[in-house]
Amino acid sequence: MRIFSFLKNHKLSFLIALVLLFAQANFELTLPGVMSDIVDVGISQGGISSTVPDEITSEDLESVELFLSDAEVDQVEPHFSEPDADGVRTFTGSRSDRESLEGFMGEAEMLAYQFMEGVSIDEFDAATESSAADAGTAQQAPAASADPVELMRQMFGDTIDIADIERLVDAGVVTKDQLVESRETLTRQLGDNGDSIIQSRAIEFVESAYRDAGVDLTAVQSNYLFSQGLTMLGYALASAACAILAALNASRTSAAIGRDLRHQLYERVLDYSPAEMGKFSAASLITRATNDIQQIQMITVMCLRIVLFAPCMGLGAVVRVLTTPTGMEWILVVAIVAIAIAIGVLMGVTMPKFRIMQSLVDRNNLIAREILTGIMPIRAFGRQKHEEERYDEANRELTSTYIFTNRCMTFLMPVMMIVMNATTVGIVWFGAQGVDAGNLQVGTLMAYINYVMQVIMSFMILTMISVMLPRAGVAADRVQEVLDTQTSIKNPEPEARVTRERSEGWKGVVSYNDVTFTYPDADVPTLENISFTAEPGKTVAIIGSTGCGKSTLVQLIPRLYDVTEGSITLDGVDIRNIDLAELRRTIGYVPQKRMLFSGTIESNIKYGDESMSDEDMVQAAQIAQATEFIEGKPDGYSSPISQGGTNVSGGQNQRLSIARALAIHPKVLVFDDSFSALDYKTDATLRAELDRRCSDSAVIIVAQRIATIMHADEILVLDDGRIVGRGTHAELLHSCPEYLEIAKSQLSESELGLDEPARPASGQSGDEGVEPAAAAEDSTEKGGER
Ligand SMILES: Nc1ncnc2c1ncn2[C@@H]1O[C@H](COP(=O)(O)OP(=O)(O)OP(=O)(O)O)[C@@H](O)[C@H]1O
Repeated sequence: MRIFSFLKNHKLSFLIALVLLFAQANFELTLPGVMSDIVDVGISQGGISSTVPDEITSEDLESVELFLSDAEVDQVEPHFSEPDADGVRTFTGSRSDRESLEGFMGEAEMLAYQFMEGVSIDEFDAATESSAADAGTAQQAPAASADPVELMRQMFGDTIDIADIERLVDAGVVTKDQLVESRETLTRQLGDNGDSIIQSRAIEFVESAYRDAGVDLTAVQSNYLFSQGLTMLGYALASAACAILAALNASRTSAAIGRDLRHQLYERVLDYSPAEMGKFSAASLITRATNDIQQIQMITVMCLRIVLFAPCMGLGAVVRVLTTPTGMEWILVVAIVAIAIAIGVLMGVTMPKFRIMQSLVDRNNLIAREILTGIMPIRAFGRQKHEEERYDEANRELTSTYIFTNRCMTFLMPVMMIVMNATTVGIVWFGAQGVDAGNLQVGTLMAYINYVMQVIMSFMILTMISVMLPRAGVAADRVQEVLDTQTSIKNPEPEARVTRERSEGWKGVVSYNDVTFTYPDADVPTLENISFTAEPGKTVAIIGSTGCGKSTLVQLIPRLYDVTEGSITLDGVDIRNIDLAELRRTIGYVPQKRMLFSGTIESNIKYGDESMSDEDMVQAAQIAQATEFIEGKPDGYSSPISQGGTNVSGGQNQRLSIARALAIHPKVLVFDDSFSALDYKTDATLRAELDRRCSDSAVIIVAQRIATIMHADEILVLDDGRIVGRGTHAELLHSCPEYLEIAKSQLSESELGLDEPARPASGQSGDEGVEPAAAAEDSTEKGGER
């Protein structure tokens, strides 16, 4: 999966998560080791963990020293105190001293213990002889003249114990060197399994030595169990602390990623021009900002908890499995191969269905949205049954796919359990043979099972996640796509930017210079060769049939789109060189689509400048003819406005939108079909007020109603993106057939002054004189229709 840009600011959180999860895995993996010690040492060895006893009687220590070389004795002696009144000596060395003594003392203790229990004379003879032979030295017993075995038999009977050995050494029958040799020979003969046998025999010696020294063995065991219990508790708490911190880090990071993403997404989308909005669609942007970001948050939590934890745990467990020499590593390999096959088969069957599922969910959403948004026409045309069936079909298909994949996935858990249980049985089966042979202890076996289970679990989690991650990555891709999409309307570079707002200010002369415009995804231009000028104090009106490009034309002024050819200037400066925010503050644009925001009437009128005075707000409302209905409301300007302005009428909504544009005192006022919902009287009064109070602004009005624009200083007639007529109302009636047609469709000939005998308009060419006659014909037709 590629690295998404929104993750870049959170590298530290990922590092912290890795450290915490690594520590947690280590603590958790230490627990089976401690448990193994509790079983092997705490229970089997009565809590005696070292072959170097803490307390020992001088007598027992001497017995051990019988089997130590002089050099070894010199090493041991300084670490034990002088005997106390009871003849007990205490170990005074450090932990490292203890470790250096443990090896050879254990061997000596094993022999001492053996002799304490009694060894047959023949066995003893064989051991001492073979050790002498091993060492290549001839037996040099002083009693060589007699058969020493017979002599010993006469002296000690059939068995010989440790006291007899002491006597033999004192008598010079056996030398100390021989005893040391026999110890080394025995150790060699025990071979690979020797360590655990020596350890267990030596521990038995230490136990009996403790008994002799009057040490409370129950206390030794409980102390050991208590200290190991505490250690276990410590590790468990440390692991829990790491888990809590990792969870905290994960939730904080995912929440921060979600917050940052929503912020970045909204910031980017607010900059988008209608072209980018059109590319994504508002519905898709909302899904990306909500559902997709939520998915990313979930994935982040999963990554910071499970995805990073599983490898730490798995690798740690593998290391421990490999460092525990049991010879059963092959069981782990077989288990992993079995799981890989099971997951592979399952994924092979379900993955195609998962992919289909995504498109089925999309289809389901699409149909649901279409039905919900089109509920009125569906009812009007009585198509409920048809739509119900259409949705049912999509829903059924999605449901059956869900059921199929879920049924397949239900096999996963039982298969996993079978593999894991079979693995446990295998380890116990083969491990029991090791325990029986004395080269494996029960606790170690238990810990081993635990490690193998951890490896299997980690492998399983990683496999499942590697299947889930690519699917979840789709959401991240969708969000990243929005972040990567730059707006096509760019603010000019600072060095090229023209700013006049704070100096002499803008006058408001807008000029279109041979403007041609083509929508980004269109093949033919929507506007062609448009040229006109709107001056302060003057009104330019634009009229034309539906879809001829009127809205497109005025949207170019606040740079919702940029011209394809030609230029638009404000006071002679190309608007592409004016700071975007400054340009838009200079223009009061009332869009065709009315849009109020949730809040109050006041917050909506003051939308362009929250700090504006109440007088300015009231004045804007007065010009927009909105005061009557605002003051009629109990709360006046504080009356609530619901989202989209659905709690006010279309006309009231339009008046508030106009007041919002007027309130910022713009130098250019653009009304895109903004008077359509006003009655004729209000329309006329509003325009009269505009003329009176906004005399220093250039006004551009797009309208469908002749009555709205007939008093404009210049009227542009648009047809199929071209200006086909321009002039005043009176001029156009005679010069522009398109205008005449529109006018006659709305007003009677008498209202248009066309029922008077044809009179050529002043300054018009001869053929224009034909127009009124044609108009009269049209009018008759219209009358006939009525
Ligand atoms: N985003 C767009 N992408 C491509 N073509 C568009 C887009 N918006 C509008 N058009 C097309 O441009 C043409 C002019 O649209 P415009 O909205 O400017 O017409 P109009 O004269 O304002 O119409 P009306 O009076 O119905 O509002 C139409 O043919 C329309 O299909």
